[in-house]
Amino acid sequence: LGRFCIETTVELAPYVHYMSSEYFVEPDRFLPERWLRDGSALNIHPYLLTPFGHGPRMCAGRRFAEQELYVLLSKMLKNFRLEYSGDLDMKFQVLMVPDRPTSFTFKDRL
Ligand code: HEM
Repeated sequence: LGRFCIETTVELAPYVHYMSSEYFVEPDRFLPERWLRDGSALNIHPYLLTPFGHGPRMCAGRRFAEQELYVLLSKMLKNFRLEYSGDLDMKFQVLMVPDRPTSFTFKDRL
């Protein structure tokens, strides 16, 4: 670590990379298709997105957490239309979180 002493805490701030046009095309736009794995996605370096860490100490629950998320999201979107009205921004609290209380409406899908 160069000139840092051994007790130095080093934190990565992935948000800096996520919002950088050096790594992402139009980083401030909501473009979920940028993550498609069918070959159409933009060329994103595989180590730019490591929410579960990497290497021997990476998250032991990664696959479990991903499965839970897939099941939850698919059931939610299958059964409900989600609506949100109002302004929303983000603030930094170790993670990026909504800057105010959120209130979503779940409408039954027909
Ligand atoms: C979206 C959900 C989750 C995220 C984003 C997440 C993220 C992380 C991250 C960043 C680490 C540190 C990795 C490192 O030091 O390089 C970690 C460690 C760990 N996570 Fe998760 N995690 C999630 C869910 C879970 C779940 C559901 C479990 C258990 C069922 C779990 C169990 C663990 C364990 C045991 C470690 C410590 C691994 C070690 O130090 O050897 N995590 N997680």
